[in-house]
Amino acid sequence: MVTVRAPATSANLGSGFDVFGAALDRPADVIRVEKADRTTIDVRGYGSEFIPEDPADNTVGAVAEALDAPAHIRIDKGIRPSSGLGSSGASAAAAALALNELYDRGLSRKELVPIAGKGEATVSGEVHLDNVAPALLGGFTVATGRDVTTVDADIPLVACLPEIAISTRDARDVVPAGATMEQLVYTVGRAATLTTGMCRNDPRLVGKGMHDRLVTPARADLISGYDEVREAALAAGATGVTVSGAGPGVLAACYPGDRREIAAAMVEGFAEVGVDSRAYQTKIGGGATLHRD
Ligand SMILES: Nc1ncnc2c1ncn2[C@@H]1O[C@H](COP(=O)(O)OP(=O)(O)O)[C@@H](O)[C@H]1O
Ligand SMILES: N[C@@H](CCOP(=O)(O)O)C(=O)O
Repeated sequence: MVTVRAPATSANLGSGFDVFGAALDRPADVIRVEKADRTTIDVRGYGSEFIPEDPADNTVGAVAEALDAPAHIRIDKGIRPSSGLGSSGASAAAAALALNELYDRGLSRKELVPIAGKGEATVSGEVHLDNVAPALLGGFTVATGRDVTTVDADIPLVACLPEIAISTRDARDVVPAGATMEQLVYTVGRAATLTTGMCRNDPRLVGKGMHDRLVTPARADLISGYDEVREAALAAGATGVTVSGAGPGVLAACYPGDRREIAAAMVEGFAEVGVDSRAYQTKIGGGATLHRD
């Protein structure tokens, strides 16, 4: 048996739609795999009632097929599905790493990124590597096509998860079809600022780099209370706030000592509009970890 713990991830980070991603040190999924003649899936834990066990409909089923690695796969969900914390991506990444080890396929973690991405695409409808890349490699990742660059950044974060469900597939439908030159220049500037902040471990620059006028506004409209939560987080000391992944999670960058106050402020912000939520006081963390019994 092989066991893998794969972290939640926050993709896009505002200015890096479909390119930027960051592994979080909590929460996480745990996957256990054993060789079998055909793939079967058993899902337990957070939101498991909303996750199919048919290999044709679960991200891990596509990964097992891509690796020609039939197995009994048990998924213990610690990351709520449809959250904006890369739940489907974490399972796909964990399955790729676990099955690669179980069948001695010998692929590197970077080589497993597109395979995990193919698994995630079964639910999001399109390949995007900004969840599976940080889930496998850890840190802050820049995924462009098949090339992935990583930065081992140490940035405190707060991820606030409202009791709202938004599927990535639906949230991709509201992404604008194009951009003006002014929007392009603004986005490039913020993306460069965020990347510099990650390289310098500077929460202020990372926060400034989270601003986005292209995709985030369209997605924020899907999240009841987003404006209230953003303002509350900034007032409590956040250096930047954006939609986590495709939402509804909301991500704040900050300094270490401000996480508790920011988390409370974000939960209160959602409560003001009658939405329950939970906040994870977290930070950028490592990639998936593997144990072979
Ligand atoms: N192993 C899995 N883990 C989580 N969600 C899964 C998995 N397999 C399939 N899904 C489906 O994917 C959807 C959640 O993925 P997505 O919409 O991309 O949001 P997120 O990745 O933030 O959870 C749900 O509809 C869920 O049923
Ligand atoms: N770039 C993707 C990221 C989806 O992240 P998730 O955590 O919501 O699955 C998108 O924005 O569609």
